[in-house]
Amino acid sequence: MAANIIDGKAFAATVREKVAGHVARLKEEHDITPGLAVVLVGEDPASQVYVRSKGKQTVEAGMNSFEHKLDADTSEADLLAVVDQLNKDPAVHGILVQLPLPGHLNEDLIINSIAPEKDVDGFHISNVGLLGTGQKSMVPCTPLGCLMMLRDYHGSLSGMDAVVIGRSNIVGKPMAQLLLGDSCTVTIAHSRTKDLPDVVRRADIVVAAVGRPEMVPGDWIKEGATVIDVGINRIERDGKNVLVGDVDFASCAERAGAITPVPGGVGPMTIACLLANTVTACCRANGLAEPEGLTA
Ligand SMILES: Nc1nc2c(c(=O)[nH]1)N[C@@H](CN(C=O)c1ccc(C(=O)N[C@@H](CCC(=O)O)C(=O)O)cc1)CN2
Repeated sequence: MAANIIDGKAFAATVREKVAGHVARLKEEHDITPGLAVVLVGEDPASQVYVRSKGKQTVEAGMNSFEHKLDADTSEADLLAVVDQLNKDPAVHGILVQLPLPGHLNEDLIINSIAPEKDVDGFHISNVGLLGTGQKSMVPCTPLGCLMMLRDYHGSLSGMDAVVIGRSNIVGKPMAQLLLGDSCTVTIAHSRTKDLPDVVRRADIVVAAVGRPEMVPGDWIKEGATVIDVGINRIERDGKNVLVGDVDFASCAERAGAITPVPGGVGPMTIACLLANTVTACCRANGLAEPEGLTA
């Protein structure tokens, strides 16, 4: 079987278009412009690229973008002061601290200092708890993007067997919660899982989020399964730097019914969902109806 390619880049463009439509309506009908503040500490090259893209796409959608670039040796107290100022700023509806942070900063402490209603990453402990108990929350962008693509491809996910490979707080665990919320039977697999190939072979949906280049070979995939590849790994191949996912695309595409590519799959959906979360946060802050189809 040659798999259908789930085009995340194209899908992300449709999400951004919807976001821009909602932003225009918020301006026209309520004189409100959603604002997103992104905080970058240090000079990690990949983070710089992502933060630039976030700012550009925020402005393109008609929203206000506030960028705070801090030195790599910024103290925890100074970073907390920046977050506190953004928490209090009524023009800022969404706050994101780009990860990873330099080693001397306590990520949990910083994330939990963001006002939960402005936590457009959905990483604050309150949002984690709300999502885990099926209540209205801010939903982490990468898993939300995966869910949107799966719903778009399958319609209902009810009763499907899903395996999430990886148990990170930012992808694996929230992804599992979202799939459970859509009535999948969910297994979270990880480095200690026994008989991982057999566990994966049972799945109708495989979400790979381990951060290990091309770890999942095609013969682990059930014929016709849907494969969502969250991995973004830079490796050297034939003397060139290339980007690969956590699954071996060529062999998995031979067995899967549908698969996301890397690049151009999950990655672009992450930023599109960040914009969607910012509009959602802005509507909630102003007591307005939430945009349909932009959240879980
Ligand atoms: N505070 C956060 N930090 C990080 C997050 C996050 O959601 N919140 N996620 C990642 C990085 N990230 C956004 O921040 C991100 C990663 C990848 C992409 C993307 O579009 N990737 C492209 C390839 C781009 C390339 O060539 O490098 C693709 O997959 O097609 C967007 C956003 C970690 N930090």
